[in-house]
Amino acid sequence: MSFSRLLTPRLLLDTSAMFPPSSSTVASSLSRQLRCSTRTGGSPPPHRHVARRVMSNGAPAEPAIYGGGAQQAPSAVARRVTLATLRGKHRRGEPISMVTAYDYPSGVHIDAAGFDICLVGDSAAMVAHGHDNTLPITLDLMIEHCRAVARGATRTFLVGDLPFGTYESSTAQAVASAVRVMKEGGVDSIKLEGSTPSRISAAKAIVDAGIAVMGHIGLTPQSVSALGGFRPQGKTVESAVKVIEAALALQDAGCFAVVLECVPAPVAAAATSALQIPTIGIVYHDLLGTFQHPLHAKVSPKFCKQYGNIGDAINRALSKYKQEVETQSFPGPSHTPYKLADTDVDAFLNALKKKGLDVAADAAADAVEYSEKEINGTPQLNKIYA
Ligand SMILES: Nc1nc(=O)c2c([nH]1)NC[C@@H]1CN(c3ccc(C(=O)N[C@@H](CCC(=O)O)C(=O)O)cc3)CN21
Ligand SMILES: CC(C)C(=O)C(=O)O
Repeated sequence: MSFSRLLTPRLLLDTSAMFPPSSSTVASSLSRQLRCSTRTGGSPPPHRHVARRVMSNGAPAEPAIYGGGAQQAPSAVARRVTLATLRGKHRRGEPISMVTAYDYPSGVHIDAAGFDICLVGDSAAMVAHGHDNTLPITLDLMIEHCRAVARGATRTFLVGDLPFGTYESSTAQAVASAVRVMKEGGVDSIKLEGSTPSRISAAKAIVDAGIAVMGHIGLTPQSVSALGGFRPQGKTVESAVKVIEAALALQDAGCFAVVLECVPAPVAAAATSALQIPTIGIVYHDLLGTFQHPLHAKVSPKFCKQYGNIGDAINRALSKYKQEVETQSFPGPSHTPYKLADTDVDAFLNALKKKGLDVAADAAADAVEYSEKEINGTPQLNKIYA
């Protein structure tokens, strides 16, 4: 989900509890939320390196290739977002920004943009794996997504989703799954869907185990079978009251925040006002406009607002690349920086000929000539890298 739901008449995923209950209308919250998430001056904060997260899967520590090995001066280290940070923001009535991510690059982007929370959602099943709903994703796969995001987002507060089938049977099962997502996924908290008594017990047990829990009510996609589709919730008096009761029950269970998805604005506003914990909103790919293709229409909910046209940009870049491959204008000399030493070229050609590979030797000789060409008077890479 994108933040767009905040602007629609039917509020779909509410962030208004990020403000003091009386302070804002839902419709005005988006611009403030975005202003806040980019901090001062409207531009994102610089991406500063924060020490890597701890992930345990028995594997040896990985060398930091992209993150850089050098320790940074303490002044250059950004503060990691913690539950205390989030509580402080909520107390002060400051908006809290949250968005989904499933992989390392989006984790890096979200960290750099200065988001408060990143949800590694089980929507990955649909968005990243092409399933029709969120049910098929496994705990192991969710953990891999968490690990990838955690490598990229070192500052943002991370929430890992508990997949369908990993927490419903017993509180012991719920705690065991939550512990795995925390230990192996390297996230800061977990999210689970629903508010039936067994889900409330699960949330409580996980909180008791020392793990921060985010609740999720309204439309709970893992219940798509029982709900009969990705249907808006809280549209009758009875169902609307249930949403409020569910929100309160999750708060009582110790949840630090609640996702309120696909409910009418007045229901969201009432829940937000009744709660002392924040209600939150979100999906990266929806807000970036990744799903331009008609085949993706089923993935992006109809309430989303697009803040970018990344899908078009991807299509354009892919078409151009394909065309350059087909017309053989890529790769050119400047994209083949690897070079045989001049003194080795003849020996290589002779070795090929000795093996009877004369045609291959000719091709190699042509390639040497091509890579030594100058383009617009600029020596190409094999000279530069010599
Ligand atoms: N990309 C993406 N964004 C999401 O927000 C998202 C996912 N994927 N996957 C998991 C769930 C599924 N979500 C959805 C998907 C569709 C609608 C939607 O358009 N519902 C219609 C009603 C459809 C019906 O009645 O069957 C609506 O009127 O809101 C809502 C939430 C939200 N979540
Ligand atoms: C849509 C959000 C709330 C979610 O649960 C997910 O991304 O899986």
